[in-house]
Amino acid sequence: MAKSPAEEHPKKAFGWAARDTSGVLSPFKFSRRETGENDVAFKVLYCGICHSDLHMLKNEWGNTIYPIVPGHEIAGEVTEVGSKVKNFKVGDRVGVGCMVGSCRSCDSCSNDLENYCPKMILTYSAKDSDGTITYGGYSDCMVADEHFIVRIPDSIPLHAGAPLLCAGITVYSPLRYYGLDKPGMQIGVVGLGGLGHVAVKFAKALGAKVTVISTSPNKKQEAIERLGADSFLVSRDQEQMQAAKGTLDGIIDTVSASHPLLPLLSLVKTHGKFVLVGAPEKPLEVPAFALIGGRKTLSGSCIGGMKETQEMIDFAAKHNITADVEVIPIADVNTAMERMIKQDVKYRFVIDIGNTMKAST
Ligand SMILES: NC(=O)c1ccc[n+]([C@@H]2O[C@H](COP(=O)([O-])OP(=O)(O)OC[C@H]3O[C@@H](n4cnc5c(N)ncnc54)[C@H](O)[C@@H]3O)[C@@H](O)[C@H]2O)c1
Ligand SMILES: [Zn+2]
Ligand SMILES: [Zn+2]
Repeated sequence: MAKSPAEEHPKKAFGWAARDTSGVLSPFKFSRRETGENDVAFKVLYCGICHSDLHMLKNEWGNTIYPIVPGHEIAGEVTEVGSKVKNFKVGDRVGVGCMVGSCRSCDSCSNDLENYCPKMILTYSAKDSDGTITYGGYSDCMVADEHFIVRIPDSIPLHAGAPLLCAGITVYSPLRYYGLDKPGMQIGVVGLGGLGHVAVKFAKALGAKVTVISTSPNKKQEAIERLGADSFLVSRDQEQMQAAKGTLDGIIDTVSASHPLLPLLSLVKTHGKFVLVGAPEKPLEVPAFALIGGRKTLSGSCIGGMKETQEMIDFAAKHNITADVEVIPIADVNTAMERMIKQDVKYRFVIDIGNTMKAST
């Protein structure tokens, strides 16, 4: 008979898991593997709540394995390293993002794009190389091969740096890859949530003029005064949208639900690029004429490779970029999920794992 999650491995671990599509999280005992020769083990101190955690908790993408311990914006302090680990030592400030493994030999892996490896292993709710199920960062400890460990620079506080491990790299990578990183470019960011607000910060640091595109004017003042955006468009305001037609070199679309692409594509210049990073449960409608006229590119992007993730976080340190976070105790995690559904978060919930995740809670 298969062993229970609490008995599979030698190390006791404790987290919060959902058991079914209600997505409701509650305390969960499981186990983690012994620190292998190439592994880094760390005490989790903070974990961001990504909207992907919510999609996965409710099995909206159809691939969730229950029980699921979510969390892939994981930051903490190294407690043990394997004998062959070269780059980390006990006490180092580290993080793990969305993946904990890949084949390390395919074309993607050879080009530092482990995120596109067909055998990439997600940090949670995926089958690990030993056949067990991976569990994420809503838990007290973590272990992963050092290749998938990110060093968090000293100037970045762990609670505000944790969201960079998913939200940060997910927006940084397409800005770079699609050449939307040239000073003076006009960049649009659709959806001002966890991903969107860091997209504004990275695009600004790269020298762009940034326009936030949002369904309501609620976040206008903050977007401009606090996040540094240059302008703000309300997508429901026909007049504003008409006036901004054909003005943007590129758009990063972070919206988590289905939404019309036509008005957004019309904001892009001839030869402009529209990059989807948001991952709505239902397919989006693609209006062909909005792409044909103007030879526009509609594309996607999925997190980033390990080398680029380290580059992103070092860039963030240099430019003082962190996430704007609301730190919560683990006991409030289900309320936080409800609030995320209502779009009531500025701009990322981060769970204080170190102080509030206790086996007795
Ligand atoms: N491509 C990737 O690698 C990657 C990585 C991380 C997250 N994601 C996905 O990106 C999306 C955003 O993640 P997040 O953590 O920033 O979420 P979030 O909840 O913090 O932000 C989502 C934003 O979308 C807006 N929004 C929601 N429904 C909308 C609608 N119907 N019309 C217009 N705007 C709407 C919200 O107001 C909010 O600003 C999610 O789908 C997530 O799964 C993708
Ligand atoms: Zn994420
Ligand atoms: Zn590979």
